[in-house]
Amino acid sequence: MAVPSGDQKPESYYVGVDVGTGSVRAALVDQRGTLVAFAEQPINQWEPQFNHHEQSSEDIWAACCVVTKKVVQGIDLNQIRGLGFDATCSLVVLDKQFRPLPVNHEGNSHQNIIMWLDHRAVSQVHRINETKHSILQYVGGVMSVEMQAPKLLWLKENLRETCWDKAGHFFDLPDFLSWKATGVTARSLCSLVCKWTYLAEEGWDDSFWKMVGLEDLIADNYSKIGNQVLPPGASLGNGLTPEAAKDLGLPAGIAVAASLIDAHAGGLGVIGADVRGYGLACEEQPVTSRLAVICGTSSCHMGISKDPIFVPGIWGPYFSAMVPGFWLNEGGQSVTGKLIDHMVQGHAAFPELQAKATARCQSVYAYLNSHLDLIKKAQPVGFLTVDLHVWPDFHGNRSPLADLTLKGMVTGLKLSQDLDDLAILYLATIQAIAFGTRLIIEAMEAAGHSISTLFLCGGLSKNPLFVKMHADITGMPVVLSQEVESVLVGAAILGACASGDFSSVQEAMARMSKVGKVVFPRHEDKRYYDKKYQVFLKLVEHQKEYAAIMKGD
Ligand SMILES: Nc1ncnc2c1ncn2[C@@H]1O[C@H](COP(=O)(O)OP(=O)(O)O)[C@@H](O)[C@H]1O
Ligand SMILES: O=C(CO)[C@H](O)[C@H](O)COP(=O)(O)O
Repeated sequence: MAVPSGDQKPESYYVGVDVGTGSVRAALVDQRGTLVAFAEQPINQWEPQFNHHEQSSEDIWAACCVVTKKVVQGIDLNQIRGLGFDATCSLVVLDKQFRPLPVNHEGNSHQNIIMWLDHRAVSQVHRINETKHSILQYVGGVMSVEMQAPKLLWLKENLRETCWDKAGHFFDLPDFLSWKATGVTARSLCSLVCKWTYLAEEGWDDSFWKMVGLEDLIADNYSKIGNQVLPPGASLGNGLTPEAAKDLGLPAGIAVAASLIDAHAGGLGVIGADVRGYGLACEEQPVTSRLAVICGTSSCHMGISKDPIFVPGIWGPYFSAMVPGFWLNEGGQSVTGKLIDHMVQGHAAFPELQAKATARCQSVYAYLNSHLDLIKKAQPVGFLTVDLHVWPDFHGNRSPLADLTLKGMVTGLKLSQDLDDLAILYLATIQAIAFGTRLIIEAMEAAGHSISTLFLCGGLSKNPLFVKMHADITGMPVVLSQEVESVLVGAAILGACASGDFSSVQEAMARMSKVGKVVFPRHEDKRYYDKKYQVFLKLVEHQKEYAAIMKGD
């Protein structure tokens, strides 16, 4: 663990805990937003059937305890002022005594989380969308199978006795963590607005739950899904309980914040940075010209506006769900990091790649990037895919097409299976993800957003090729934060707000998020990428044509 040196030791620290899809991370962060300690612990995932993805809330809490204990080692605990959590928007199910309930036919209650990327509730979401309820305008016009209402309906229709009838509490994972830390069942406005159809100003809409067949949730003033709602960063109850304090290795009573979904924490961690001196157009523009792109297992595209903007196929507008007082639109790609890993690991040359990367003590991504540099010769690296094109929706399209039936496509395959072939397929996959971002930005701009700069964070932002392709393909500069783990800075910002050390989320954002590096697009390559984008759009057009042909007589 690194502890700051010198005389200017900051007096206050905040702990941020980030529960991603693949691992739990914690950081000890000072008032200037610098990470002074970091720890990571992988978490289990189960796929009992295709498209069913489950986790365990006990496992996740145990991992939170391991990493938090690690980051506070050697620190005077009295200097820790606040704790903030963010997590994926997965559905946690507990009984009336707060014990885990199984979300599977096998009755395994350890597996009590339906993960965000679970697509079991296809028939349920189809029926919810057929209602055309007015609430759907706040999720881009079409509810996603990844949201909570279809998953709740699936549980009611499929696990009535073993789960639904026994359930006492349905939590979004970020809210489960803040409950576990404080005993307070209040939900964050972020999770309820973004994934549960709650409206910041009007609250729950009874008519929606009745229309979709989940009227039982209205009982007791929505006590099973949340009837006390707090803004992210608000201080919860009496802070950390003695029991949770012992688990986490922190002092009892420190402030614990109402949480955020992970992408939203990433947004807070990057979007408010002072950009003066980098030659960026957004320096002279309002904060609404910035798009935060949080790229991990999935990518989430977070754009804010002063007035609500309704963008077909893009989630939101959600009021105050990320930056207080601003509306949020959230575009997304359900699998990005997961897709790159799927393509790389599934290739025949993967064992060779692994062996060569290990021999050089490099990650497979760093090895592939340097391999591409070798084979590109004098041309720009992106030109290696002139005849290889990928459509990236291997897990359906979240935005802006909002079509979960779409599949992945690759065109331009050859009879080779060597390392060159793998490296070029990896490049084409990264480019396809960047073209997906371009499509999302175009949809947001057509509806009224005006975006000039991307702020990238998450695991994929550690990949220079991924960052470069996003700059070249969107034609926009990409800002990377000083702290690579910006999602954790966002979680720490929550803890800092709950501690009362900052008067607002905006003030904490401005003080704690910092620019590290800016990657500008290579405008010389624009014509090439415009042509590849034309092909990209044709791919999905053709996929729809194939489906129509196969449906016909
Ligand atoms: N050092 C790295 N270089 C390149 N890509 C990386 C690196 N580390 C992680 N990744 C990519 O980031 C993805 C995971 O990002 P992460 O933010 O950790 O995910 P999550 O929050 O969903 O658990 C992986 O799927 C991988 O593709
Ligand atoms: O739906 C989301 C945010 O609204 C995220 O995609 C989901 O939470 C998973 O995040 P990650 O890819 O960082 O694990």
